[in-house]
Amino acid sequence: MRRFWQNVGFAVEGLRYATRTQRHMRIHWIASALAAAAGFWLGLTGLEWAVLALLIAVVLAAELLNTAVECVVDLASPQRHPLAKAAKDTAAAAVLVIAAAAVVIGAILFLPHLAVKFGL
Ligand SMILES: Nc1ncnc2c1ncn2[C@@H]1O[C@H](COP(=O)(O)OP(=O)(O)OP(=O)(O)O)[C@@H](O)[C@H]1O
Repeated sequence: MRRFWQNVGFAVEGLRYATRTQRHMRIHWIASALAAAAGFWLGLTGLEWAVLALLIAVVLAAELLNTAVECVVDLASPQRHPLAKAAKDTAAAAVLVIAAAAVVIGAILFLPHLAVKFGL
């Protein structure tokens, strides 16, 4: 059990490292907080909250993995190399794909509630 909590501690250190060093990670946190606030304001259903929570977790996890790839690439290839570029750019593309999907799914979740709220 001590080992479990030790590993949770290491994971929290990773979360803090990514939040401290990655501007995009901080943007994802702010966007997640705004989406959650909008969810409370609009009164999302249980299933909609489940979808929103999953979206937030997937976007944050993708940015964490992107940060891990950047760290490993910088460690393994301090000099410029086409494969280092490919690794960083591909990892960044993964975040972009997931963030774009999150925006589309977020719109599907929120737009009907906004329409009701504003009587459209
Ligand atoms: N070792 C490298 N070899 C070749 N190209 C690189 C290398 N490191 C970075 N690049 C290229 O430069 C871009 C910017 O890299 P940089 O390290 O400045 O930022 P990042 O690590 O991608 O992300 P951020 O600055 O947001 O933390 C990368 O996406 C990649 O295209």
